[in-house]
Amino acid sequence: MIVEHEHYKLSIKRRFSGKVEKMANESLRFLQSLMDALNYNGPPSIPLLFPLLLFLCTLLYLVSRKHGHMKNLPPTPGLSIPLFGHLHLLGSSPHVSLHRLSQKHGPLIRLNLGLVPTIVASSPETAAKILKNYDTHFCSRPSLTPTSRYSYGDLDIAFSPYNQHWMKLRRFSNAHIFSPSRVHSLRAIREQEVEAMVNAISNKYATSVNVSDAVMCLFNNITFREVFGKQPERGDYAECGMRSPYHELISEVIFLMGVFFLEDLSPYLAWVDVVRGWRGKLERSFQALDAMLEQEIAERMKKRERQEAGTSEKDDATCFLDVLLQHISDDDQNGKNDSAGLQLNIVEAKALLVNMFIGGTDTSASVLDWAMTDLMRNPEAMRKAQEEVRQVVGHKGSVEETDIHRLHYLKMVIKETLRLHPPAPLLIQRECLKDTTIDGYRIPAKARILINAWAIGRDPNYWDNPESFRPERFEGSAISYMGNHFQLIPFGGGRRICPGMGLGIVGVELAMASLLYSFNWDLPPGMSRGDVSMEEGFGIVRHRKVPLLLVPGIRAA
Ligand code: HEM
Repeated sequence: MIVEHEHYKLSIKRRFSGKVEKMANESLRFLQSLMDALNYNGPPSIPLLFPLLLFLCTLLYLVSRKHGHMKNLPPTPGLSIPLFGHLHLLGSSPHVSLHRLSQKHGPLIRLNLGLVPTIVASSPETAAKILKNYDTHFCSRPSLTPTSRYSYGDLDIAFSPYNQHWMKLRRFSNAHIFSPSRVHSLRAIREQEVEAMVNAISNKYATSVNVSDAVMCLFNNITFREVFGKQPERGDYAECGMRSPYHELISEVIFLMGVFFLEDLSPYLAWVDVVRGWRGKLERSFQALDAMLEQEIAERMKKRERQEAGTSEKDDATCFLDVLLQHISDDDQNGKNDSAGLQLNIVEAKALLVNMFIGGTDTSASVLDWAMTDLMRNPEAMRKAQEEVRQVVGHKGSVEETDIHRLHYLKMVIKETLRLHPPAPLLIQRECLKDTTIDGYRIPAKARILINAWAIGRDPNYWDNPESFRPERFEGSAISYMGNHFQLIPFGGGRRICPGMGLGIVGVELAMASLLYSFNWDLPPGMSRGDVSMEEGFGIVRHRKVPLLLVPGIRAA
């Protein structure tokens, strides 16, 4: 293959010079490294297609330039490699790389990710234009391979394009799933699960606990109970409790959702996903998820029949699945209407259940994990937060949700964590619906839109000393993450803003208050606070790269 590349490089040299030659060389180096990285050993004819495609794309690029299709587009950094575009600039932490690029090229930049034109907004002002001024132009989502599969063909809320179907589901879930009264009705589940976690950690007194695993396990269990109304098969919270088959499955789904399928960047590269095995993995995990949902739905329907016949006890709270079952019909035409005339079919209901799992687990666990990390590195903030929660809760023995509204400092700690570590640093991709001009730049219809919430939370025009963890910055400040202050948008904004914000935050607040109330936390022996790693792992939700290990000491009564 190297010989073929050398030969091709020579022929390119004869035809072009200067910039184009440099582009070709870069492309070849990139292709070579890609093939090496993929350990490609498929049919030899396939790599031969590359030079041809490379040539065609270069030609296309030159022609479109000549015809002025690229006029007034936002600035573009560096070299766009045919077929791959600027993918090589993203690195393993795209939000960090894009932040650096925006510092050099401005708050609105244009990249080609594969063949897909992508606009990245990195300032509160540009985010406000996209999420508020032109919300109706930017409120759609692109259809991507993994999210489309897990959402039964974009039939959910999170990954559906902007259309009547999305409006129906969003109205339905606002009324029946995310309403304050529904969130409140699930309070007992959250309190019981948090108590179970605290008890498990108490048993590990004075030995290291994997806090990252414990909180992931917590939100997995809470979500499972909220969704299906029953306990999941579980392990011990403090002993890597995530390892039930259900936890494994959800972790795999969330992981695969974060994988870049090359097919979504360039249709010519769809075969690479097959060769890498991602296609097969995606299909197997989707089938397993679907089988689990089918089984839980069938089981719950039988239980409901028994309850209606009076042969089974009624549950304390209505789970999300119950709510959906009340509005499902097998027959699309005759679905049961709610008071607002909304109805669902079974596939839409399954797609919504997947949204609950994906939205409810990783995001909340990531916030709590990073909050604990930051507090361990900032003992003064830890002291203040602990003092507050112990003073408010007193000798009751455990935190209740009714205590939370009095925990002002804890709420500021969570805000500061969301500023520095938004779980989805680039939010969820949007798609532009029609040509729009922002700051004099043309954003073409169909372009994908990334909003860098991570960079925005560090904008020095809005935040003093942005890299430092200082919850006090919110003292007396009206800035909230509810979508009206564009310098703090961990939940996004506009009509696609996260509908699960209230549900997610109340769980994080309760769990964090309980961890601070019940334990005096220490670092493992020999470790200093400067040693606590701040490295991020890979994925659609950014967790810590290495788990947070801490030693719980029982607080003095
Ligand atoms: C701390 C917790 C959470 C964070 C930080 C978070 C963050 C986000 C973000 C950034 C978006 C994209 C918004 C945009 O495009 O502007 C989103 C959308 C969404 N989230 Fe959350 N989320 C959290 C909790 C939850 C929970 C608990 C659920 C459900 C149980 C949930 C369900 C959803 C859904 C369904 C969408 C799609 C909305 C749409 O496209 O219309 N989220 N979330």
